[in-house]
This record gives sequence, C-alpha cells and structure tokens, in this order.
Amino acid sequence: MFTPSTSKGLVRKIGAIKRFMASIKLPKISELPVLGHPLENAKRAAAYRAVDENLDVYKHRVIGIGSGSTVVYVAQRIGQYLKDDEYRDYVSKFTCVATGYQSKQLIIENGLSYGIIEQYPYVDIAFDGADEIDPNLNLIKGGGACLFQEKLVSTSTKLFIVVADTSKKSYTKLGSRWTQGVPVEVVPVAFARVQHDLLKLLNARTVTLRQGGKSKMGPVVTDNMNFILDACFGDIDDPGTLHQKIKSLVGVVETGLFVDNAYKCYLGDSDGEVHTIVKESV
Ligand SMILES: O=C[C@H](O)[C@H](O)[C@H](O)COP(=O)(O)O
Repeated sequence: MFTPSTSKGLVRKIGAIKRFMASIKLPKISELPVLGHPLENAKRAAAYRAVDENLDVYKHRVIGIGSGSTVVYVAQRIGQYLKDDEYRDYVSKFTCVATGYQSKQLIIENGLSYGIIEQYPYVDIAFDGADEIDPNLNLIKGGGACLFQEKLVSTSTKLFIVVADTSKKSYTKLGSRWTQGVPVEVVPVAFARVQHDLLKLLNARTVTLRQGGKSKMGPVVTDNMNFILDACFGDIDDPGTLHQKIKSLVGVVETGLFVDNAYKCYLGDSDGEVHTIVKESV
C-alpha cells in the first residue's frame, strides 16, 4: 500500500538520483576505457573528437545525426553532454533531426529530443559517417542503404562533419577503396530501367540490385520504400559530373556521391589518433 512514509522515501530516492545525475561529468577522451575491438576505438575516437571540436553547445540548436556504425558514437557523445550539469540546460534545448530510422533510434536512446526536418529545415551542424572519402572531401555513402535522407540533412547545413575510421580514406579517386559500386536509390518500379540505363548510357561496369541477405529475402527496401542499385564505375574521375548524370535518369531518387558539401572529416585509428581533412573554404 502507498503511504505518506513510502512517498517520502520515494522523494528522497528521486532526490538522490537527481544529485547522482547532476554529478556526472563529460568523460575526458584521454581517460576513456579501451574498447574490445580496435575498429570501435577508431570510430569512437573520430566521433568524440568531431563532436568536442565542432559542436557549439551554446549556439547550436538543430543538430543532424546521420546513419551507420560510427555515428553511434556521435549520438553517445552528445548524450554525455546532456548528462553534464554544465551543459544540460543548453543541450536539452537541442532538436536532433534524423537521416532514417536507425538515427531516430540513436537520438531517442541517448535521451536527445527528436524533431522532423519538415519543421527544422535549417540545420546548424550535422554529423555523419562515410564509406569512402577522397582528398577533396567528396564521399561515397549509402553502404547501409541510407543516402537520400542523409543528403537532405547534409545539404541543409553549412557545417557537415564526417566521422570515419582511417580505412575509409581514399588517397586517389573515389571508387578505389569502396569497390562495390556507387549506391543509387531508385523508385522500385523503375529499377530495371535505371539498371539498364546505368549500363548502357553511363557505361557502368556492373549494376546490382542490392539484396537483403539473411535478414530479408529479396531486395533491400530503404527507409523511403525504395530500392538500392550498386553501380560500379571503377575509379571515378569526376564525381560531380557522374552524380549529375545518374541523377538525370528517370527513376533515380538520389545517389551516394556526396560532392562538395562536407566541411571537415575526422578519421580515427585504432590507437585513438585522429587525423582531419578540412575543406579549403566554406
Ligand atoms: O548508408 C549508410 C550511411 O551512408 C553510412 O553513413 C555509411 O555507410 C558509413 O557507415 P559506417 O559508419 O558504419 O561505416
């Protein structure tokens, strides 16, 4: 039975929890425990540094959270700012916009406020991963079938920050490291036509309709209910022109070529070192 004394006990417990929460400080990067897998250390190092160096807790209000396994650590780090009493009042006013269901879940799981891009079309800063990054900060994205909403969010901000491990860096041209092809999101009914056009009109070497594998029989269906074609062109000389050509095909929703919109890239390695690539001018 609920009595005044149990109610007082409850109030005391809540007070203790609040005091405990208030005492949580943002973990220092230099004091983080080593993670079980070297690649995870690399991803976390890149993501935490990217957040610490670019997120302006006092000025930014609308934050874009991308998709993939590296951005998990971005959401985690912002969640840590929220728990620190020095930043909580500011971070609790953030609205985070997502690039798909996974990123929506990351926002919610880390206690951050979720908002829709229809209501917040201007994003102060956005963080996202990448499958390949060239020296000019052009990207291939969409390895996890999220690309349309990623492009929407990343082109809605001037501060698009990329986080990845060093294996994603291409020293020459896009397509040299990410060899499975440029992801192209297509309206399902048009996939065969786009596949044909990519091969015949744009001379793709191979074009594959991405399959769900063990987790889903048949084609992968994106968060926007479309299909993904992986179009392999070998080394890509001019990502901007290729993007435009693919985009002009009937049935194409978006391409995984992100050209000229990333501002800075953080590349982590397994011992926690982080290297950056910065765009010359914004
Ligand atoms: O479709 C997925 C997204 O473009 C990801 O951002 C990209 O694949 C990188 O993911 P990860 O951080 O897991 O390597």
